[in-house]
Amino acid sequence: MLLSLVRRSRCLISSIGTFSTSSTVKMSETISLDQAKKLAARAAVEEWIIEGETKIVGIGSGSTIVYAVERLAERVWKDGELSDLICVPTSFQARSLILDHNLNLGDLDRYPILDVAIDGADEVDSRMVCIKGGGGCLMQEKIVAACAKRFVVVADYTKKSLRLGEQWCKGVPIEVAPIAHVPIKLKIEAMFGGEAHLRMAKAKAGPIVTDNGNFLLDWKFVAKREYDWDEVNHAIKMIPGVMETGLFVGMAHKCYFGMADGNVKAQVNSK
Ligand SMILES: O=C(CO)[C@H](O)[C@H](O)COP(=O)(O)O
Repeated sequence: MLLSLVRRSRCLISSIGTFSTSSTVKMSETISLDQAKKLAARAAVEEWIIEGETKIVGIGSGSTIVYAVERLAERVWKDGELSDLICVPTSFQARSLILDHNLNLGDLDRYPILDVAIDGADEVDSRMVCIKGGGGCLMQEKIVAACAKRFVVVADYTKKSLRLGEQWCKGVPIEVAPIAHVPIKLKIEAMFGGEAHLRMAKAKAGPIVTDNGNFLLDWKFVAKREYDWDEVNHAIKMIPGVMETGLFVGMAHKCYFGMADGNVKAQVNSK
């Protein structure tokens, strides 16, 4: 009941920009969201990073993955485990996290096959299709995930949905070549409806530039429409100038959700 109220208010709050009486909900949400992220991240590290077995791990981007890296560092520096573990980053942020925690930094040139990649998500639906790229790192995240034997997602309870768009109202991020952002926007809107907006920077004039020197479109799809996400993902990728989409279809093997009640709920893709 409370969870669905929080869910509904999140979309309402973001769609009505001036609606600010939600501060009570937001304050209590922030505290428990951080705890929920931490629970999920630590659960994934315990299950997937095995002393003497796991050699190479992909490190995702965002706020939840910070807790996973902290736990990895604890295991290396306090528990004396995993001294040979190689961490492959998915972004500038992930690279900095690895270095700041004195973990072994790797790359795909030397380590093209990873045991597991752990990453956050913006939304995960009942079939474990994920929207990623809220933090703008989707391209490297997808490359690293695709190089891993297992892709594991860590998230708080607000990311868990039955259908995409139920929770995450900012659309599907799409990384594009700067010269093509207008034609790509128009093509996506004509093919699948909705609206695609160029993501603007907050502390810089003009658009956000990704770690790869590209722009981002946030495609606000029609939430009520039934999409075949695999088909949508493939069709958008075929538009010249599209580098990558934030749709991760059939990639996640297991998702850990830190829940509001302090439990961790896991969702597994049996395929
Ligand atoms: O895809 C991502 C960045 O591009 C992040 O993994 C995603 O936005 C989730 O972030 P957070 O853990 O902060 O909720």
